[in-house]
Amino acid sequence: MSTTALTHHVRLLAGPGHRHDEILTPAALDFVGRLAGAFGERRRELLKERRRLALRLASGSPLDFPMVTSAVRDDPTWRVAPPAPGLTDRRVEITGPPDRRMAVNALNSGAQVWMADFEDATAPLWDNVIGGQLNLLDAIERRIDFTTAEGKEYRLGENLATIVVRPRGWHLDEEHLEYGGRPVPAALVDFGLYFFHCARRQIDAGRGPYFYLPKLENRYEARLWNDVFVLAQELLGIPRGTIRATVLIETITAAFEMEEILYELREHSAGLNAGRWDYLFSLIKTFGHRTDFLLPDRAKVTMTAPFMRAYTELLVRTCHKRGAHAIGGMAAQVPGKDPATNQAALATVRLDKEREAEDGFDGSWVAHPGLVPLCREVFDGVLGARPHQLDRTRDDVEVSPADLLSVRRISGPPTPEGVRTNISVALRYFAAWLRGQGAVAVNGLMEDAATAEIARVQIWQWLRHRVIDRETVEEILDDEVAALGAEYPWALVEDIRALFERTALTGELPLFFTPDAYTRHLVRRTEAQA
Ligand SMILES: CC(=O)SCCNC(=O)CCNC(=O)[C@H](O)C(C)(C)COP(=O)(O)OP(=O)(O)OC[C@H]1O[C@@H](n2cnc3c(N)ncnc32)[C@H](O)[C@@H]1OP(=O)(O)O
Ligand SMILES: O=CC(=O)O
Ligand SMILES: [Mg+2]
Repeated sequence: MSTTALTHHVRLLAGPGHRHDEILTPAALDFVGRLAGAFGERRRELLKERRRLALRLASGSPLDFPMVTSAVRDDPTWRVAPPAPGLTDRRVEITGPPDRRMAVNALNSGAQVWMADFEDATAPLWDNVIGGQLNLLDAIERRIDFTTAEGKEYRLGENLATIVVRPRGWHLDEEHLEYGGRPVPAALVDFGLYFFHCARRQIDAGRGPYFYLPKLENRYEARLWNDVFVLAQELLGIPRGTIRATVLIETITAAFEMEEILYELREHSAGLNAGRWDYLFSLIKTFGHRTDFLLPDRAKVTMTAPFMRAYTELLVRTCHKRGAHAIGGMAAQVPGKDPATNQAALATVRLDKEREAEDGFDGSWVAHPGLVPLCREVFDGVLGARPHQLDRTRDDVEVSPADLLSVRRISGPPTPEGVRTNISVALRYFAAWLRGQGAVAVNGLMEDAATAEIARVQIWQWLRHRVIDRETVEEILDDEVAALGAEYPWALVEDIRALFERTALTGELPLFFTPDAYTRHLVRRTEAQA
């Protein structure tokens, strides 16, 4: 785009940062402004609709596969676009924030795909947002190599994972950019900046602009993304259908519209992913007021629970019926230093990947480079030389609304350890997030925004149904806060406690903890720069 055509003025409300000017060029900001101008209002309406539906469900409306779209589901003829270059074989996908060191490690990890994550694994400090974009650009330009002060070298190898970027969800704003007097939707910032700088470069390198789309709640949100893609391609003169996007099915309402979501995005779709952690969070959040949705300790809600199996089985069936990849989710165990714990963690992850591969998934996620060989070995065992198993149509799978919602079959009271673990994990994750780190290992488990959300909403749910009492929670909270006080400055610990109290101990459950924490703690606005 030529600079003479710049008309969509985006106000920059952040101070200068190292090399930020390479990303925040006038033309790139204008491009983001065009997207915000074209889609900002629709996104606001869709967020309002989320709240309306939540109220309807809370007041007893049933959740079912939509009647109005039965023609889409019953039409056997349509398929999604064929796999794009670099996305045919996706047996191992590593995920992580687009931090410079992790970018090099992930790209070299031997995984087929690197999911560069601005959502669950990133705390959206402005410098993380723009630094992440710079790291992606540098990686694609092969100028990301560096040596640490200790002399450790980070160099890109020859066989690199395909980059798939996960922008932030529709619910988040980017407060450092304003368009028309409002913050720009964070999703359009992450998508727009990456697309503007890297789409053409990726195509020239024989890949393409690829995305993971998080936290969608329904087909209208998928349609919005599709329209964003169509306009973005048109504005940059990139052929329509070049983008590919894999949608995370990680909300309970989206599970009822998997086929419709593929249909809306069919010319850009690269499949669906079973985002198990946000899915559980969504289930608790949506039905938290109902006693038949009371869940036991998080550790007891595994992927073999009948309602979780119904969800993953339906996902594989839906994808393969439409020629789309089905990608498995994240086992939380990460390798650690202790050999015995390590062995147990690897065994748990292996079982998880084996079940996914046998169920028909075409690949799966790992959170750590140490898990890449394991995941590859498991999927190699099932796929062999085939790049995927799209031909496994899973016609045997029949899933009803009751199967997806029959949570009661695994319910039971929380244990004292379960309560303490949730409080401790939420606090420890908040501590990391407020300091700009979006994923951490806590007790051998990967914790990110999605798992932290489960921790806080379970406390809220248990309190609401009086299966635990407020005094017990306050006592544990005091203990855990005191433990944090030994590790972190007291002012930070007070912020963490207050954040937990505002998001877990209130009558009205906040939909996400991130907007509150972001606005209060991560935003550093200055006067407009231009
Ligand atoms: C619910 C969901 O959405 S899942 C997807 C979102 N969540 C994620 O992506 C989490 C991804 N994983 C991670 O962020 C990390 O593995 C963590 C934070 C859990 C643990 O990280 P660490 O404490 O650094 O682990 P550890 O010390 O074992 O790391 C060893 C090396 O592996 C690297 N590494 C660890 N995980 C990753 C990763 N996911 N990608 C690339 N490199 C990684 C580390 O950078 C480190 O490299 P170095 O030796 O060059 O310094
Ligand atoms: O994004 C993945 C999830 O499990 O949540
Ligand atoms: Mg998620």
